[in-house]
Amino acid sequence: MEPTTFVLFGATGDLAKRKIYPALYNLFIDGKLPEAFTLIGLGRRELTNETFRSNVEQSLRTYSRREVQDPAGLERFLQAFRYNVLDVGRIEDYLKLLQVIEQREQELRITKPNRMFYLSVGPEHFETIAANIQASGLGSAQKRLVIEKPFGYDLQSARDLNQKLSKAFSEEEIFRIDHYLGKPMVQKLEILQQSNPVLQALWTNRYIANVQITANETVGVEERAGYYDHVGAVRDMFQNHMLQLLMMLASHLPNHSDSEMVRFKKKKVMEALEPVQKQEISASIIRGQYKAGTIQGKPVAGYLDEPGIASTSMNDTFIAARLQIDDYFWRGVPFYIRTGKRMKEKSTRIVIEFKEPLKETSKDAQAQDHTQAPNLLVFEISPDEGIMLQLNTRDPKHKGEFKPIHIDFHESHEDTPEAYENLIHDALNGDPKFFAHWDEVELSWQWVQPILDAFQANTVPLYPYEAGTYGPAASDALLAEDGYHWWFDEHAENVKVNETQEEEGEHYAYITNN
Ligand SMILES: NC(=O)C1=CN([C@@H]2O[C@H](COP(=O)(O)OP(=O)(O)OC[C@H]3O[C@@H](n4cnc5c(N)ncnc54)[C@H](OP(=O)(O)O)[C@@H]3O)[C@@H](O)[C@H]2O)C=CC1
Ligand SMILES: O=C1O[C@H](COP(=O)(O)O)[C@@H](O)[C@H](O)[C@H]1O
Repeated sequence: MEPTTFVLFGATGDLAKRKIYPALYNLFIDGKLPEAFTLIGLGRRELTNETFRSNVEQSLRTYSRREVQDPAGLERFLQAFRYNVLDVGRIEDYLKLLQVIEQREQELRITKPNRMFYLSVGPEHFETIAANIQASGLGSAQKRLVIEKPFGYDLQSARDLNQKLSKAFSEEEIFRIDHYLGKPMVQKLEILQQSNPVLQALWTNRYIANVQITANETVGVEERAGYYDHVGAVRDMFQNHMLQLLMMLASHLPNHSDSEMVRFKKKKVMEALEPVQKQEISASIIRGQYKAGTIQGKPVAGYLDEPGIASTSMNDTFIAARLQIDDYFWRGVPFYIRTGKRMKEKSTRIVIEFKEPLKETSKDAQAQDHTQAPNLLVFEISPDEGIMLQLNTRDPKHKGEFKPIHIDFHESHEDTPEAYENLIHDALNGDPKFFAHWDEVELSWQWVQPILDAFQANTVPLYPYEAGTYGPAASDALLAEDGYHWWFDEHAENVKVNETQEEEGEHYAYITNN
């Protein structure tokens, strides 16, 4: 791997502490960092190198998925870390930084400097930093820019930001992080489809009835009122993570697709997404806001009573949507997407519900047996990772009725890399496959913009929902209108089927989902 100087803006911040340092440490343990690697942490706080390293060590001990056990290894890792004071608006700080970096590159005898600028700071600083990197000469080497979300606040601001960044960095040099693209199961979607003809063959409206993409969280607004009350679930999760999941799932990838092909296919999906018409928004978009309730036996406050939230806030903490992709493969298949805070459980999953040809075509009474369950293919993304296939067979104990069986695959958590490990590793290698290309970002904002406008104008109802539930009833009604229901919600029909099975002493981890 190329020698790299990792220049971290926001080195004293929360994201660096919780995600970036542990990810780098795990890459180091796995031998996935370049031989010649230096991290230069930046912030306004005055820290010595020693204090900085001690803070990094503390973060590893608190947040790393692996225990820190080898003192010599830890020491070697920390020796790569240095700290510099820098205020993003002060050009003289960048000039000093350039000297420090050049000196380090000379020490390591690096003839072809390679600098990775990671912006783990608020988005209000992105433009200034990019401009100062260019003006100071820091950017006159091979370079990459890794940029955290949010990328814009709406379509226009995202375009403005992109235009400003592109004065200092080319599209090939910009790595926009969407950490859902770093989740191991999301990364596997591509390879599962490409290398399994059985899935490739089924990936069409001929066999698929609907697709459900869920990202439910139990946490509320936490300490982020200032940010969250401004953006809501639609900007925080839907415009980026949820639409990226949709793109990853719906792309038809030829074998051996490279990053260019993946991005091309994702863009095609976004281009084929039917625009949601202003007058139809209420029919296909449900927004909600949590009220007080109980989660895992503990009472929790309603959104309007959270610290920092105005009692009149109309912000969305839940969104569900019905989307249609108007192309040869997906025409007529509804994609249901939902995400919310203070839901009953933490779960991110994609459920593919297959059509039921037996039920649709056969007059045979047994084939019409209501105990027949649709075939499902489930990708569990987090917190558990796995794939489940639901098939039907006959149960000789119950007069040959249909009986769903489940084929499960689970990945052990301990050996699974965190999203940030995957993404930082890819960025170090210059592999853009699992980063959001500008075309996708722009198309996502474009699709979401009428919804933002409708929320702003309050032309869409804001449904309250009790914390600790699966969101407002309107979200269930969205699917019920089409004859479907959300799979794996406890109140859903499938759980009743499962209860019967459990009485018989059988255990289906994915179906009970408790
Ligand atoms: N925290 C998280 O879980 C996630 C965060 N993000 C995004 O990552 C970015 C960072 O978030 P987070 O770490 O939580 O934020 P924090 O507020 O915890 O940290 C902000 C960092 O920016 C630095 N900073 C602020 N102002 C300046 C300045 N004028 N000059 C130089 N440095 C400055 C601070 O250093 P100092 O005070 O020393 O100057 C600090 O290191 C944001 O864009 C956020 O949206 C994205 C996903 C998740
Ligand atoms: O980007 C964000 O994601 C988290 C949820 O991430 P997950 O990996 O835990 O599913 C969300 O809590 C946060 O509000 C949002 O900014």
